[in-house]
Amino acid sequence: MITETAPAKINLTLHVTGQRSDGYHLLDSLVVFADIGDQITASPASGLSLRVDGPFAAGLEGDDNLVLQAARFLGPQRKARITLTKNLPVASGIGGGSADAAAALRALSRLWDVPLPQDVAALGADVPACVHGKPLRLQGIGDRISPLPTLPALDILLVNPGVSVSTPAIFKALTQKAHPPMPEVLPDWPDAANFAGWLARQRNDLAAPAMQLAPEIDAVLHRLRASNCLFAGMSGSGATCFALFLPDGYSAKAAQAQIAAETPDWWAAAGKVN
Ligand SMILES: C[C@@](CO)(OP(=O)(O)O)[C@H](O)COP(=O)(O)OP(=O)(O)OC[C@H]1O[C@@H](n2ccc(N)nc2=O)[C@H](O)[C@@H]1O
Ligand SMILES: Nc1ncnc2c1ncn2[C@@H]1O[C@H](COP(=O)(O)OP(=O)(O)O)[C@@H](O)[C@H]1O
Repeated sequence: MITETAPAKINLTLHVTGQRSDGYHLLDSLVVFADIGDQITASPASGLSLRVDGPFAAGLEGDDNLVLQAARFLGPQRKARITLTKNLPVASGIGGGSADAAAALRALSRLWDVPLPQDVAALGADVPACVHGKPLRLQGIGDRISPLPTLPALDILLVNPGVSVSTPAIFKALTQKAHPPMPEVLPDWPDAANFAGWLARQRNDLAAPAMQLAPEIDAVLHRLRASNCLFAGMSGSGATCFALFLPDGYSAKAAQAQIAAETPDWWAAAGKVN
């Protein structure tokens, strides 16, 4: 049996710089991954099947699950028994489905001994980034990936107010489509505090429309900013927000425990930035 993790994707910045004639938006985003995620297992079988368990499994066992789409994309007609343990909230701006698709591609390429395809964008705009799986700058509609040098070490806390947010609805609600990109050459951040200070001068252009559709996001950001984090923002199209902490292995977990006690309806998970 082969096991692969599907780490949460976090957009530390998300600049929407334009819109193509097919409606897809041009992005400029700094993306990292966390050691918080879903898990995929794959083993030999006489058919192709998917079982989903875990806290956010509800409603995901359909044929349109991105894991099954990835399996058919990699090996039409091939067979495997796949399980997905769904720990990440669904439709929450941390690319859970895309991360699952990327983990399924990795697991099945090992099981079936076939190479990973070069171009996986047909599975979703975030899938190329999730296949890369390390800090990156994402441009185009998500298809242009530039690896980033090692970032300062950071701990991270992810918090979702229990509201699912539709990515297409947020893009649709975005009124101004052309915002400035990040600087062409990104700085060489010497430490976590300097990196956090730089992030505070960047943007997530989807935050305003997301907050209009899901006002709970504002409460999450306020709560995170009241912790001793270095920086807090919203990931992707929301509603999950992140807070970055010094990598002491303690502060992010302490904030998570406090938030879980105060607002048990919110999902909160602490870990490291990978
Ligand atoms: C916004 C981002 C930022 O990383 O993340 P999430 O909030 O989904 O996590 C991604 O671009 C989401 O990627 P992904 O969720 O794979 O998107 P897709 O399934 O390909 O597209 C869903 C819908 O989002 C819109 N879309 C997506 C990507 C893009 N560059 N422009 C768009 O306009 C389109 O309306 C599209 O039909
Ligand atoms: N394995 C999967 N995990 C989560 N969502 C999935 C999966 N497969 C298909 N989906 C569908 O994809 C949509 C987007 O989910 P998700 O990838 O979690 O969003 P986001 O990228 O905003 O975090 C959901 O509405 C869900 O129905």
